[in-house]
Amino acid sequence: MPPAVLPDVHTNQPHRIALTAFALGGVTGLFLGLIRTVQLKAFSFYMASLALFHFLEYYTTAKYNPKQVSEDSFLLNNGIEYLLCHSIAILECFLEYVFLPRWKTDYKSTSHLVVISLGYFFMIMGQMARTLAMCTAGGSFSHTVKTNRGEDHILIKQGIYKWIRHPSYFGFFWWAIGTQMILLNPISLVLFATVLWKFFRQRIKFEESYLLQFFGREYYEYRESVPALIPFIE
Ligand SMILES: C[S@@+](CC[C@H](N)C(=O)[O-])C[C@H]1O[C@@H](n2cnc3c(N)ncnc32)[C@H](O)[C@@H]1O
Repeated sequence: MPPAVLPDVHTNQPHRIALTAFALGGVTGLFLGLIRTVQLKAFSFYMASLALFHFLEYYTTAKYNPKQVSEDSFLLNNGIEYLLCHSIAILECFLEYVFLPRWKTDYKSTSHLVVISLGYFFMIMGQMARTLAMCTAGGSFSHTVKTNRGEDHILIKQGIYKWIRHPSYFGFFWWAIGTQMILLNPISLVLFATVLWKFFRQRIKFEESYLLQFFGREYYEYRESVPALIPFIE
C-alpha cells in the first residue's frame, strides 16, 4: 500500500484503537453469551448489536476508506441526542420490565411476535445496508458532510446506490427503529423515529445542496430517479 493511503497514526493511535475495539468486542461477546441465561433476551441482542455497529463503523472505514479513518470513525461521539436516545431506551426497557414484566416478556402474543420479528428484520437489513454503503462508496464516504470536493470524490451510483440514494442513512434509520421494536419500547420507538427523521431530513437537504454543486446535472438526474426510502423524505 503506498504511504499516502496508510491511516495516520496521530489520528489513529494504535493503543487507543486496540482498546476501543477490545471493549466493543468484549461487550458484544458478553451480551451474546448472556442471551441463553437472561429473561430479557432482546436487551442482550440490542447491546451486542450496538457494540457491533460501532465496531463496524471503524472497521469499514479503515478497510474501504483508509485515508479518512480516525478514532472518531467508531462514531462513539455521535452527539448528545444520540447518547440521550439510547440512555432513555435502556431506562424505558428496564422500567417497563420492572413494572410490566409480563407485557415485556410475553413472547407468545401474536402482536409482540410480529413487532419483534419486524424489528429483527429492520435491524439486520439496516446494518447490512449501512455497511454495504460504506464499502461501495469507499473514498467518497465521510462521516461528516464534505463542503469542498476532494480530488478522489466521485459520484457513486452503482451497487446499493443504484436502488437507494442515501443507503447509509437508510440503514442507520431502519437499524435504530428495529432496535426499539425488538425491545418493545413504544416511547423510545416514537422518540427515535422523530429525532432521526428530523436529523436525516435536514442532513440530506444540506448534503444534497453540496452534491449538486460538486456534480451538477448528473447528481440532479440521479436524485430524481433514485428514492431515499426513508418515509416522507423525497
Ligand atoms: C455520511 S456520508 C453519507 C453518504 C450517503 N448520504 C449515504 O447515506 O450513503 C456523507 C458524504 O457522502 C457524500 N455522498 C453522498 N452521496 C454520495 C454519492 N451518491 N456519491 C458520492 N458521494 C456521496 C457526501 O458528499 C458527504 O460528504
